[in-house]
Amino acid sequence: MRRTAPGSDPVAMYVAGSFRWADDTFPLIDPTDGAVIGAVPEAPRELVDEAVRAARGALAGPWGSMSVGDRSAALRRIADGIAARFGDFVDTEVRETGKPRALAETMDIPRAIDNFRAYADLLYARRDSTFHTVSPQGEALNYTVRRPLGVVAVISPWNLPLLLLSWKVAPALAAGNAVVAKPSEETPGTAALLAEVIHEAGLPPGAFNLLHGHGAGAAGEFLTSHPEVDAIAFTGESATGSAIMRAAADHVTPVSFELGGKNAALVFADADFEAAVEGTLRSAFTHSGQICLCTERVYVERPIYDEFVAALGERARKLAGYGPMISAQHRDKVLSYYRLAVEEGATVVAGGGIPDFGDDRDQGFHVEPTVLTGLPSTARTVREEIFGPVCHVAPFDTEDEAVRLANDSAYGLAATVWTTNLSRAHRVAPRVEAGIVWVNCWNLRDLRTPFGGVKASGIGREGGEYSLDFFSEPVNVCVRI
Ligand SMILES: O=C(O)C(=O)/C=C/C=C/O
Repeated sequence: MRRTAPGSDPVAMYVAGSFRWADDTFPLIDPTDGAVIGAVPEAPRELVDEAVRAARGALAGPWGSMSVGDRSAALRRIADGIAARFGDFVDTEVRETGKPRALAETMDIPRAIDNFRAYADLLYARRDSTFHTVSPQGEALNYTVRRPLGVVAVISPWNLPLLLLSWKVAPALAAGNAVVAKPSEETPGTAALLAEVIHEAGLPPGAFNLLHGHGAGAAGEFLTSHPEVDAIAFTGESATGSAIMRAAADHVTPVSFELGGKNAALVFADADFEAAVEGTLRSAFTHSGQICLCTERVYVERPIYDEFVAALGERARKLAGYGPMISAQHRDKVLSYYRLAVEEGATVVAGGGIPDFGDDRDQGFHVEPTVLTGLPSTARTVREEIFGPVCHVAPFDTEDEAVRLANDSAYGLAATVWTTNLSRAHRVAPRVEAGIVWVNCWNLRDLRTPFGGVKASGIGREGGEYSLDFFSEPVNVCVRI
């Protein structure tokens, strides 16, 4: 069985239990130095069709009749398989995203293992409801059983490739669905390693299928518009989400979307200053701002505004070892916003350009961590998602103004609130129009909690029972006694 070595061989696809390639390939680029590190197959439409048929076949076969206990055990074997090849997964994730190794070692790969283990547990512990009904129509027993949706399409992004692929694949498989996954064309490698792990874990052919390729007019679109796909789970840009939703409308296909964001941080004067500065440095610049949860808008209560801007700017200037943008195209997009910010009248407190490392990273796609001030809420720089290492800092005077500023956005995924006033924390957090509000922390995750955004940031929630609810259909059975 072919092993996908980190960043060297052509990256495999996986359909109906066997590894596949395609004649049509495109280059895989290392964003740290721009080097070509592999070839990625572009799945033709007929392979997409075969994968969907294989998934349907698995549901009619041993996968579809597998017990909860056996499915839970299978998820555990996948988690153990990832753990056993931890180094391969880290090497591949780092090589294809350019993210700091420490981030892949402490977040991306451990979370993928946790995702499969969490859903092995949640599946096994899942309760269903039963009601003993006494009514004028007679006495009955009402109970709920759950059926999988069927063939689930998973489209996952390039920023947290394995974390976000497994965040959908684990609950989809836990609920008994068969999966056809299409990761971002930028980062196929850890998905291919996952296919090897799933193959070794002995899941029946067709339970999990993996395709590579581009989105529009290619494998991604062929998959999400496929009439035999029963549900679509997608993480990525809001505009792509809209396009997928339009395609899904023709077959009324249910969708679960985790989309873009323009996340706000609210820093009150009574905050632990050091914690708020360090926390906002992390939430704005982790993975060079390429996480949907990252902060791009910071609002600081006026008494500490100047001191906060100076501290954040100084630490942003000192940031080292940060990774590149995922591609030259994304780097150019982020730089275009750096130019736009200045055109809109921003003051550049830190960064604003391209670092000069004096080594082969200068052939990569790095941009400087950037802190901006001086723009009105109407500025495009403050309203549009940039998805890079950049945040804009503005002052506020009252709690109500802080909430109004935070909510003045088309997005609503995550927010942070920094205050040592307990009453204020519990007053403000629920008023912020976001799916997740962190108080005196950021990206502290419990996989049982609801995860997702409001407004243009998404549809539905992932995590805990929320994912299992999306990936299954409850059936109420009413038996007259
Ligand atoms: O932490 C999670 O569960 C998650 O889904 C993170 C998403 C980040 C998107 O960029």
